Amino acid sequence: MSRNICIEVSTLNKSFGEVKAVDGVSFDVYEGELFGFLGPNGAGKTTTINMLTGLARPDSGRLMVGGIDCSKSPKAAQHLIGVVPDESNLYPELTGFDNLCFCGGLYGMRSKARRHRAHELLELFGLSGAATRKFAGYSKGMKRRLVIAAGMMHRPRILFLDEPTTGIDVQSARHIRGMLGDLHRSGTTIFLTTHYIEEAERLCDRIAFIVGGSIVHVDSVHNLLQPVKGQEVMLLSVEDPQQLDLAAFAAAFPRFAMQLEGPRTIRVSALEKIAVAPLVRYLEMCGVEVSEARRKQLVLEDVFLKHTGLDVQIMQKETEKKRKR
Ligand SMILES: Nc1ncnc2c1ncn2[C@@H]1O[C@H](COP(=O)(O)OP(=O)(O)OP(=O)(O)O)[C@@H](O)[C@H]1O
Repeated sequence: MSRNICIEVSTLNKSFGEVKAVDGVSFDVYEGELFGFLGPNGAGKTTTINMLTGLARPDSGRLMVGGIDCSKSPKAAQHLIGVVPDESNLYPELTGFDNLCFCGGLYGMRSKARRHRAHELLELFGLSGAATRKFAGYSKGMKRRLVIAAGMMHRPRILFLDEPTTGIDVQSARHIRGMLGDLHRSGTTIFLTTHYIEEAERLCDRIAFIVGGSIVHVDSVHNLLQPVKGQEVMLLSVEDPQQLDLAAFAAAFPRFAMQLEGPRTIRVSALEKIAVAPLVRYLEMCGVEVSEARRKQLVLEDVFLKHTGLDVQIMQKETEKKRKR
């Protein structure tokens, strides 16, 4: 089945002085797709989104959005898209309702249509009760929900969201994810940057991994997960690792692969069910005490590590720290 391409990016480049923020990036996003853009801090995600949404100018490369060449007709392209930036772009002194109406006005919506849409979105985002309160007094999660609503005022065909769920309360994040799922099912094309790998796994059709300004891998979530499907992993925490002869341990269980994962953890992997008792017995016979045995479910996090060499937990902590500043 051939699918229509909605966003086309080819050999995109952008530098800031010596820093090559985006380095020859190419990818396509299909009509109606939820496309995830994943990478660590400083990978070039925001710079790419900024170029796609007309907030920054590429040094070179081609950008087509909804069949429109962004460098030739930036205004026409901007009418097709909604943008949810990583920082709030709304007015603190205006109420939630007035902020939405103001954004609708920027897209040329008439007063009645603006007001109707603003009420509809406030309801959808669970903010009706706060419609007449100033944006400045909203909680972080409420602010983020309103920023997303503002990006949707003119019912864009394509929605760009930069880290929409970072640094907010669990309930708001869940609300936003649910809303993105609904929007996706209704046919909107969504371009999402996130560092929450489970979020990407749950929501996205395809994912691009970007590191150091370059895309290192792009594929469907289904395909990305294939290599880890059916793989069993057991993590054994040991008390006295200096007693351990890993090569001898591996030789005793030739159908399993053994690896050290941290100073006190042995990772045992196999393409079959791993029985824990024989492993523990063997290690204890060698004088190595096992304090914990834990089955690990392999998920997209492991695939991300394989393609980028980056630990997801570290990446998430860094991003959350950055948001708090
Ligand atoms: N306006 C700017 N001036 C100078 N350097 C910039 C500017 N914007 C981005 N950079 C640099 O370009 C690189 C890519 O930054 P970008 O913000 O696109 O990354 P990111 O993947 O969005 O990171 P994060 O997850 O931290 O937001 C970084 O090295 C950053 O410091």
